[in-house]
Amino acid sequence: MKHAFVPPADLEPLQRHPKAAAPGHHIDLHHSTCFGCGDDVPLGLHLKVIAGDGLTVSADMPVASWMQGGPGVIHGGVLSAAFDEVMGTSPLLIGSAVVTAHLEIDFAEPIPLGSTLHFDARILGRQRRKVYIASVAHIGDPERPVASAHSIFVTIDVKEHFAEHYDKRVIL
Ligand SMILES: CCCCC/C=C\C/C=C\C/C=C\C/C=C\CCCC(=O)SCCNC(=O)CCNC(=O)[C@H](O)C(C)(C)COP(=O)(O)OP(=O)(O)OC[C@H]1O[C@@H](n2cnc3c(N)ncnc32)[C@H](O)[C@@H]1OP(=O)(O)O
Repeated sequence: MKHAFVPPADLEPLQRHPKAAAPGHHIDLHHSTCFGCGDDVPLGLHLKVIAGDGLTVSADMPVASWMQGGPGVIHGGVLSAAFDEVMGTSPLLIGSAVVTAHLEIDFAEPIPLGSTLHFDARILGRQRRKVYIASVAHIGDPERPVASAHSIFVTIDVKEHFAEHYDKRVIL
């Protein structure tokens, strides 16, 4: 797949955290009203991100009719949000909480409503607080990706980062 993103050549390699979810297990450490993964959000993506081997994760997302952008195909913003969620969850494998600083998407093919998107994501490495992550999505043929993403997530102290906004959170 064509893409313009070039990760730094000197990324620090990372190790899986000893307490990370085991391969094949759901990574379930976010919150129930998150648009990307929450069970309690009526119109959310409801993504279940599964730990893979090493520094990898995966997820499946049925492309529902409410996700439509162009006629009969997924909206690019919905696809971007799904990549954000899948990639943003993966640093839990290294024991880090992160927020998205930079996210870029390459859209290779229209993705029809009714298909199921399969996402694979991989942590590439770290540079100070920046965690570089890449992801690819297909709809049945792993050799034929329909979209890919590259991102920089920045590690945060969760309590400190959300302190100012925490009281304004919406609980459904
Ligand atoms: C208490 C309630 C808790 C509830 C949550 C619970 C748990 C959370 C735990 C785990 C999460 C689990 C799952 C997550 C699932 C999905 C994730 C979705 C993620 C999102 O959807 S999240 C929303 C969108 N996201 C934001 O809302 C971020 C807004 N933003 C900021 O909050 C700041 O902007 C921040 C923190 C990014 C940086 O700010 P900062 O002051 O801390 O640090 P600083 O600026 O020094 O940057 C440090 C290094 O990042 C480089 N850098 C910065 N920005 C860059 C850019 N755009 N491009 C390239 N590099 C960039 C700098 O160049 C420097 O690099 P260098 O080391 O080379 O100097």
